[in-house]
Amino acid sequence: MKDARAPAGLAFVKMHGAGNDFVILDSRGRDRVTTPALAAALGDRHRGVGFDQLAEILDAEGADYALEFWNSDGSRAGACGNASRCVADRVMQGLGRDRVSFVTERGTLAALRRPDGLVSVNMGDPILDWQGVPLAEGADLLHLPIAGDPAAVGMGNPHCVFFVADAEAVDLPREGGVMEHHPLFPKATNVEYATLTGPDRLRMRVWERGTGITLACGSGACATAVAAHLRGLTGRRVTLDLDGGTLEIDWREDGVWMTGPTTHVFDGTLTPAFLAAHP
Ligand SMILES: N[C@H](CCC[C@H](N)C(=O)O)C(=O)O
Repeated sequence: MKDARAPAGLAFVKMHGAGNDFVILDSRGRDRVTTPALAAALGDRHRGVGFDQLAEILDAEGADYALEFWNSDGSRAGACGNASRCVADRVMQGLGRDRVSFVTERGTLAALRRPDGLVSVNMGDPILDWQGVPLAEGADLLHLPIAGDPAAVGMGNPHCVFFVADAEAVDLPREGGVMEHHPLFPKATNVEYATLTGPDRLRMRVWERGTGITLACGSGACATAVAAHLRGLTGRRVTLDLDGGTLEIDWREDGVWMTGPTTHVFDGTLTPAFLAAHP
């Protein structure tokens, strides 16, 4: 395999999906390059490039490619819906197709470009058992024994969803940071605050595990829509207004589909010196 950390530097792509921003490394045909040190340095908006998640594209058998996700603190994320949409957009363009399949920790997922140009990804079935989320102990997932009566939903990563009267009024930096590390979530959790604003429409703000406040979170939007439906607040098709844009969720027989915009921001190259400093 080719050594991607060779003297010429390392190419990357910066994209965002509804304001959820990503650095994408395309490692098809070569060895994996991401390490926790590289992810954390690259994720730093002053020392590195800055991102909510780093997504690395790898070769896969039986699918078009595989995807691995990292948070800006250097930790791994099992799922990232918006990065999945951004990468699919890029790969579909390269292949001249409007549909791709890719492998994540959740298994093989599908993405497609709709006629209106928006990119959809099937995030798979929601995880609705406490071991799967995971929680530290058995509990009613729709009504966790936590002040504020949140719900827990797994989408390949854990989510804790609060339905509140006014999501704008939530002290997100304080509340999100505390909830991320609530002892009921042994692997910590992403945290969503949602308010019903119309029929099948929600306003959502998010605190991401390993990253903090972001402008959007695709898996969080899926988890929130699933919890809203299971609580009888909405149907299975929900529109969510996030800080960085609008996402459409459709919980179908074959999984939770998430649709929204994708934007290519720039292409760049990491210098050999930067790579050498973060082995
Ligand atoms: N932004 C992502 C989710 C990141 C989740 C990550 N923070 C974790 O540790 O699970 C999304 O669009 O689904």
